[in-house]
Amino acid sequence: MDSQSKAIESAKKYLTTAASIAASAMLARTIVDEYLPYELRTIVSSGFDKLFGRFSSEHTIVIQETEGLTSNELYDASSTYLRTRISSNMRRLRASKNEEKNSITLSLDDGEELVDAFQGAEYKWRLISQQENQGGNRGGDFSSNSEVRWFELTFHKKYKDVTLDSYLPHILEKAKEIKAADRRLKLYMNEYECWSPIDLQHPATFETLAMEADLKKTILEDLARFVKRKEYYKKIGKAWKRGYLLFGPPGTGKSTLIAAMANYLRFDIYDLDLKEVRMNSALKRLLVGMTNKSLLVIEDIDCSVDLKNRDEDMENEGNNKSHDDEISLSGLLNFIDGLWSTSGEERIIVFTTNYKEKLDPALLRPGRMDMHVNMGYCGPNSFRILVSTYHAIDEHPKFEEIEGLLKEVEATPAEVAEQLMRSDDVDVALEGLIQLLHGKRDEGQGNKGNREYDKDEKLVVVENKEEGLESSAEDLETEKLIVGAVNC
Ligand SMILES: Nc1ncnc2c1ncn2[C@@H]1O[C@H](COP(=O)(O)OP(=O)(O)OP(=O)(O)O)[C@@H](O)[C@H]1O
Ligand SMILES: [Mg+2]
Repeated sequence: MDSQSKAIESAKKYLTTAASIAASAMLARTIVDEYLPYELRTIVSSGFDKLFGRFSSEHTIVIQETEGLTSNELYDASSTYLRTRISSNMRRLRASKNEEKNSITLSLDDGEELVDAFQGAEYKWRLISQQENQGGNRGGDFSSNSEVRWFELTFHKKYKDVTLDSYLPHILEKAKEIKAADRRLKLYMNEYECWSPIDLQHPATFETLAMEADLKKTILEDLARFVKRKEYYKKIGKAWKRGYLLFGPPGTGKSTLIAAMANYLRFDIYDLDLKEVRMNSALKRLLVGMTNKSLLVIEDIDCSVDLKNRDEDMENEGNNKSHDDEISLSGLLNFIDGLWSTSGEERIIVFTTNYKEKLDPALLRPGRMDMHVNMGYCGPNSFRILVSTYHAIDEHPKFEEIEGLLKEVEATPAEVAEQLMRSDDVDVALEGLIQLLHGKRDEGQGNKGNREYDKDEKLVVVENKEEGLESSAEDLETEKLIVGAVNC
């Protein structure tokens, strides 16, 4: 026998011995698992693990629910993450539901194994729990049993680095995303200087929002880009915020768009009523009290407070003390710029108005609001979205007539939606809508002025020049005009 064959022979022998040790270990573990009582089982099991662990090519990481008195973030994240990895071939699961959620949550049950894969590695997860006696058994009265829980994560030794450097951080990141998506959104409203929250249950989504497709796409892309730009805002040293000015007649969907934005981004809404806030100092407290990932909304900015006149008053009266702390437009915008650049991340501010022309030009200056969105009357595209939402149809013999009328007549999406909701019978609803549009036409509302579907009214979105670039007089010229629906 040459030396190579000898080496192979001895390696085989070693492997056979190792395999039989492993087999014995498995057999022994099965006996332990099946026949020993629970308390004894865990003690004996841990002995086996110590004895045979050295022969194993696997590593096990123990992730305890608590470390001392503090909860373990990694345990919490693993538990959240594993809920999304439950597979149909698992035999035992836990099911739960709490008031906050609409659906049932499935999770791993004690002892059940879950297999996950990541970057070519296989991970075996097991949840283990054990009753622990606390406070001793003095007289039996004061002892209490509490449950300790931990995950055991087992993987091949060669994936140790991948696990620590990538897999566990991946779990922390994923859990954060899952929680954000699961969280109930809040709508905060201010009473004087305090925010009080209620659940935000507005069902609006971009899908059901009646708006011309290009404009919708532009807004969606802008939002998606904004949330990805943490590093960019850090680099340029600016507050991570974005401003939208929504303008258009009542019932064109300004508030609906705000709700759709919040639902899309999973941001809370802070609906600021400026009439409740008289002083800059109070406003500052409110703005500081906002959480990250939120939308600050100031509706009807043109009439909520006479901001412009107050600015002028202050200038005229010099340093008049009584006006010093009163809210002004410049105060509002400066606070937002200043405070949010030092505290807070991912903030969106939305102003709405029915009358853009009444606004202080300071607010319309480039750099103040990043996007000006013209919420127009209902055109054929918006009508199609509404009818598909309310009656789940995308064709009907009456569409042609309605679309023709919508090109002539000013009807808001709210008016159209109201007609569509009047009957479950689509024929009846569409007939009602035709009557409404005929009525409007006969009343002489033929000429559409302010609407996104008018080729002459090209301004739909004004996207200001990218933040962070040198601001100069040139900025005024380089505003980018994005033309919305011109397909009618
Ligand atoms: N663009 C739209 N897409 C879908 N539904 C809309 C749209 N516009 C209006 N609606 C419907 O009309 C109702 C009123 O619209 P909304 O409150 O969003 O209008 P608004 O522009 O905020 O009006 P206001 O200027 O009076 O505040 C909404 O609840 C929604 O049902
Ligand atoms: Mg509104």
